[in-house]
Order: sequence, then C-alpha cells, then structure tokens
Amino acid sequence: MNDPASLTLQQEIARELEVAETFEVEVEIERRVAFLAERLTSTGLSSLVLGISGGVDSTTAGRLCQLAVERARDAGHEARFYAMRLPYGVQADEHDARLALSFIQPDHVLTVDIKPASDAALDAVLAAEVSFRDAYHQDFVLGNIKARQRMIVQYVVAGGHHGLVVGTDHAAEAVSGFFTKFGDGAADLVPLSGLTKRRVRAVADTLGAPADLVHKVPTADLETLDPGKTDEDALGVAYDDIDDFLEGRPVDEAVFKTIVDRYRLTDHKRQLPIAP
Ligand SMILES: Nc1ncnc2c1ncn2[C@@H]1O[C@H](COP(=O)(O)OP(=O)(O)OC[C@H]2O[C@@H]([n+]3cccc(C(=O)O)c3)[C@H](O)[C@@H]2O)[C@@H](O)[C@H]1O
Ligand SMILES: Nc1ncnc2c1ncn2[C@@H]1O[C@H](COP(=O)(O)OP(=O)(O)OP(=O)(O)O)[C@@H](O)[C@H]1O
Ligand SMILES: [Mg+2]
Repeated sequence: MNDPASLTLQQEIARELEVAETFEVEVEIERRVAFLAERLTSTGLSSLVLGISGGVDSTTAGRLCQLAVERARDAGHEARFYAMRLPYGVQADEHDARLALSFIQPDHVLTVDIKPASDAALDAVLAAEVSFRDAYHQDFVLGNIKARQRMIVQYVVAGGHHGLVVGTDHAAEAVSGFFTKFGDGAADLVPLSGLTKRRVRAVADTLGAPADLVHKVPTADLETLDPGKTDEDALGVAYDDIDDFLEGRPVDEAVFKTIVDRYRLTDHKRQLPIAP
C-alpha cells in the first residue's frame, strides 16, 4: 500500500506502539537491561519473575532479566531472577525450555504445573452449566485459562519474593492483539516493548542465544486440540509482513487490511478498562 493515507496510518500505528525508525541492537540491549535494573533499584523491590516457555520471546526477555539483576547486585542492591517453568502437564517442546534456561543461567528456576488449576477452573464452569459452541471453542477458552493461570502463578511468586512480573509483549504481538487479555498481557514491566519480531530475534542472537531458539517458529501452544499451532497460522499473516508494516516498509493490500483490522478490533486490549 503506497497511497498517502495508508502510509500515514501505518506510521501512526508504528508510532503509537513506539517502534523506533532505526535500530541498533547493542544500544537496545543496554537500554533495556538498564531499564530493568533501574526499576528494581527505584522501586526497592528485589526480584524479577518471568515464565520461560522455550520460545524466542521469553528466552530473550529472560536473559535481559538475568543481566539486569546481576547489574543491580553489582550496584549493591539485593536482586534475584526467578525463571518459571509453567507447563500444562508435559510440554512437547520441553527440551527447548531447558535449552533456554541453560542459556539464560537464571538465579532460580521454579516449576509449577498449571494443568490441575486450569482444568479445575474449566470443570467448575462446566458444572455451572456454562456451555460452548463445540469442543474447539471450549478448547480455545481453556487456552486463555492457561495463559491467565500462568499470570496468577507469576504474581504469587512476585508477591512472595517482593518481585515484579515481567511480560514478553512486543510491537508485533501488540499490533495484532495476539495475547490473552490479563493473561500473558498482564505484567509490571515489558522490556521487549516496541520491538518487531525480527528485532527480538536480533537481540536474542546478539545476546548469544542458541540458533535453534533464535529462529524458532513462534507458537502460543495453548490449544490442546491443535498442539504447537503456529502464530502465523492463527493470525493469517506472517511476522515478516507484520514487521515490514511496523518498520514502515510497503506491504501488499491484503496484509495491510488484515493488520489494520486486527489492530482496530483489539484496541481494548491495549487500554485500561473502559469507564463511563
Ligand atoms: N470491544 C471490546 N471492548 C472491551 N472488551 C472487549 C471487547 N471485545 C472483547 N473484549 C473482552 O476481551 C475478551 C477477549 O480477549 P481474550 O480473552 O484475550 O481472548 P481472545 O482475544 O479471543 O483470544 C486470545 C488470542 O490470543 C492468542 N494468544 C494468547 C496467549 C498467548 C499468545 C502467544 O502468542 O503466546 C497468543 C490466543 O491464541 C488467541 O488467539 C472478551 O471475552 C471480552 O471480555
Ligand atoms: N509453557 C510455558 N512455561 C512458562 N512460561 C510460558 C509458557 N508458555 C507461555 N509462557 C509465557 O507466556 C509468554 C507468551 O508466550 P509467547 O508464545 O508469546 O512467547 P514465547 O513462547 O516466549 O515466544 P514465541 O512467541 O516466539 O513462541 C511467554 O513469553 C512466557 O513468558
Ligand atoms: Mg511461544
């Protein structure tokens, strides 16, 4: 789309999501580590908490967290990073999560199985005779329960350890609203904010993350009936196209429409609750 109105809208959305026009990976790493360390020291809180899935976003954010707590400790502040494994039962790509942890080298690893609590929530709702369209709809809703259950567990740990919950939201997810509202969308600090997906990968690569994780195909992996479903399948648009859109490059008409439609439809997810 090259017409002036479309280009203006594209630029407005990128500006709204704080996507920088230029990108210097080392500068961005320093800025984001400094941000996390400063938040710890200025709030007087003493830990960061983040779920590590085995995907590139949490691998990247997790390493930034560990570098930040080390920096805060060097400055004489008490600071620890709690990396959390939060599988729903047994996770198919558990080996990637382990690889991520061995790269991140977190101070602590805590594992909580979110399956019993997630299933119990769904069972209690079914017992109250709430019904869904079909098994796929019910499974989709259970997926959002999983994301919110992870949020609950991370806030339990933050509450117990004077901590801040870190989220992995970045511009390519924010523009499409591809997160669970008050689930993985809920966090105190979002160090990847404003980055496109390829910029997140560049940060991961520069930090020295294993290539398999840097280039891993993104998945929310929330649907039991469709395990490992790729984000791009769910979104109907490729991250490369979303990144081009956000970085101000021309994209074709269908891509432009899909992104702008999703952006508008999910506006409520990027705002505080709506009041009269
Ligand atoms: N116009 C409006 N104004 C105010 N609120 C509005 C609203 N429309 C819906 N809502 C509220 O929002 C709710 C729908 O939002 P939500 O509950 O989030 O649900 P929804 O957006 O339907 O589903 C979440 C999507 O994000 C994906 N996801 C989730 C978690 C992680 C990842 C990942 O990439 O890892 C991806 C997941 O696969 C799914 O496609 C509605 O039930 C309603 O409560
Ligand atoms: N199985 C899990 N264990 C721990 N945390 C998880 C798990 N699944 C999701 N999360 C948390 O939810 C966040 C959102 O998931 P998302 O899939 O967007 O990120 P990712 O898996 O790190 O990277 P990618 O988007 O490339 O798959 C993760 O970054 C992580 O913090
Ligand atoms: Mg993932």
